[in-house]
Amino acid sequence: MRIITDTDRTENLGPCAATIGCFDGVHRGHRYLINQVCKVAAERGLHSAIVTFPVHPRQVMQTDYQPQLLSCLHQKTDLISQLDADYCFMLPFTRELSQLSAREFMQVLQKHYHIQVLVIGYDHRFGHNRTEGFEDYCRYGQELGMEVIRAKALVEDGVSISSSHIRSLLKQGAVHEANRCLGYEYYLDGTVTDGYKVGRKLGFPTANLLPACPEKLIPAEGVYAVYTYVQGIRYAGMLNIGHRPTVNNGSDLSIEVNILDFSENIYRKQMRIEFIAFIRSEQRFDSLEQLTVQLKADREQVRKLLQMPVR
Ligand SMILES: Cc1cc2nc3c(=O)[nH]c(=O)nc-3n(C[C@H](O)[C@H](O)[C@H](O)COP(=O)(O)O)c2cc1C
Ligand SMILES: Nc1ncnc2c1ncn2[C@@H]1O[C@H](COP(=O)(O)OP(=O)(O)O)[C@@H](O)[C@H]1O
Repeated sequence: MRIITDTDRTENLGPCAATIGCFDGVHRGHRYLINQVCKVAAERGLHSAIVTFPVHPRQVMQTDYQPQLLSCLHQKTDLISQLDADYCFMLPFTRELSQLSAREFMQVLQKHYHIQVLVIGYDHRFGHNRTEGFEDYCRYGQELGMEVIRAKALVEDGVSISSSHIRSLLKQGAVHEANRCLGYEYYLDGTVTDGYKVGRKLGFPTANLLPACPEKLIPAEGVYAVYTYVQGIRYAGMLNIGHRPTVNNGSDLSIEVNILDFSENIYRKQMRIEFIAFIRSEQRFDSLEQLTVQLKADREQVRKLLQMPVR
């Protein structure tokens, strides 16, 4: 896989079969589509390619748009680079590009990126205002000498796997189902920051996460079984996303993990949190003692869920 950006030359690249999309999250539906592209490319003796954008098109069109992404750019690039396709074209989504009609955009793909076959996602639309549809793309393809194919969707339990479906699962806390659609565990990366130093007094110190990518979707508030990666080592953990109503620490949303069987100082260290299962909603307890009783029960549940020996 070669990642090709706008500063790379494209004249010497071979002809391709390609698909276009945002590929946010690079989930199993995306991989199913890209496998279809690779198959079509192999049948026709072409290279296989993905055309995507480093910035979500809606962020360009609507400057106040607050995306809730499944993957930030370097995560998306990382996930894409593990795929089988030969090239990934990262096209800067500029205002000028957004003004192109579907036909004009197809011409750009043909001229600059040598795309001879376009495999279009089952519901994908492109071009100014996205007013046209698959039949129009086929007609332009005939006029331009470009083959246009509609890809099949990956459907499970009657639902097509899509980024918006996964976002809605994460917003409901359904991380297990979201992970099944993603094909990997949803994660947040960030730095460990200071909290209010209450955790250690309860016997449950918590590492507070400051997310590295503010645009990345934070799953629903509540308590989760997670894996935590610190300096390349994986630990089991229990994570709370919420407002800590028992200690009443203001309105800030906190993302904090108690790492099981761990006692190091990790302030300012990088940490990755991988979501495994939702345990319960955040609650307001009448006392810190009651919260501590609940935290002990949560810890036992995490041990069971992550199949760890009971201590
Ligand atoms: C697994 C877990 C579950 C938690 N559940 C709740 C809860 O239900 N209600 C609540 O008020 N705080 C909850 N908390 C937050 C604690 O109140 C918090 O860890 C404590 O305030 C320590 O904060 P500090 O890191 O700022 O010292 C939970 C924390 C963890 C790690
Ligand atoms: N088991 C653990 N899980 C999480 N953090 C731990 C653990 N043991 C020690 N720590 C350290 O303690 C800090 C958390 O202590 P805590 O009293 O909750 O303070 P804070 O309010 O600053 O988060 C973490 O940031 C980390 O450096």
